[in-house]
Amino acid sequence: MSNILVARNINKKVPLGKDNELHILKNVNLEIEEGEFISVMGPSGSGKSTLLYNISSMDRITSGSVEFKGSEISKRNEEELAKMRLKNMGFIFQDINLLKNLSVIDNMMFPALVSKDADKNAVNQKARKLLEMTGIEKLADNNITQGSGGQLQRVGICRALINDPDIIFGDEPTGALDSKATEEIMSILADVNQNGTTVMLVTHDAKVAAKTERILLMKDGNLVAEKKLGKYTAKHDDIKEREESLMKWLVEKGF
Ligand SMILES: Nc1ncnc2c1ncn2[C@@H]1O[C@H](COP(=O)(O)OP(=O)(O)OP(=O)(O)O)[C@@H](O)[C@H]1O
Repeated sequence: MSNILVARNINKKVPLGKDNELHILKNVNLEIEEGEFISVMGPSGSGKSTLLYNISSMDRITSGSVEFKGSEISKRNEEELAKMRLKNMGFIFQDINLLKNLSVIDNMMFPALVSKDADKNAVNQKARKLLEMTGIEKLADNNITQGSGGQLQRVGICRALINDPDIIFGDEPTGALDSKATEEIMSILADVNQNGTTVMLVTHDAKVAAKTERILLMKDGNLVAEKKLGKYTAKHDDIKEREESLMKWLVEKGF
């Protein structure tokens, strides 16, 4: 397998006042293989979200390099980066950021219709297939305000998948959901990953991380350790063991 994303010695500094700066990411190195399912854990303020936004080009690194699909992206201009994100990357957030005056299906189709030559019928069919895959096809024409948190996050996942991205980045996508909805979202993400899409999540929830293949631990702007649990599939009945082994590891690592 080849790497889909390689970050080398990345640093992120933000100005603090006139003569000061905050050094958030400190010489971080990271390789993500195509098809991996990764999560990032670590204390609040350790830099997890900053890492996700900087490697996905939503934000700019201060120094270092980020290669995506074999080419350096950190020096590209905003327009090129926006195109790349739209075509190759999907994003899901804790706050789902759906447009309130649009229906479920129109929200989903939005990123696919940005391109001038998009075929609206084909996009509509694809959107309906994704809604079916995530079990919310009946909501297609409802107003977005009518869904529950779990249903809306499914819409968020469908929207992230509409352009067939190579990688999905999730910043606490289950952070606002109850445990049942969290399990359902994780099962959808596992299917998405099973179909070949790389997935990287930031999470505080060890139950979420236990369903991912590799867990990175971040502390004070550094990636300090990683734990490989291997692929999880719903057929496995070892989730308790995975959770226990992850918890033990987190305690050993002082988190
Ligand atoms: N643009 C910014 N300006 C100033 N400080 C920032 C900026 N972005 C992030 N920070 C600070 O950098 C640190 C890391 O933030 P980040 O959100 O990446 O942490 P995190 O590990 O994701 O935290 P949490 O788990 O609480 O979401 C925090 O102290 C945050 O306040």
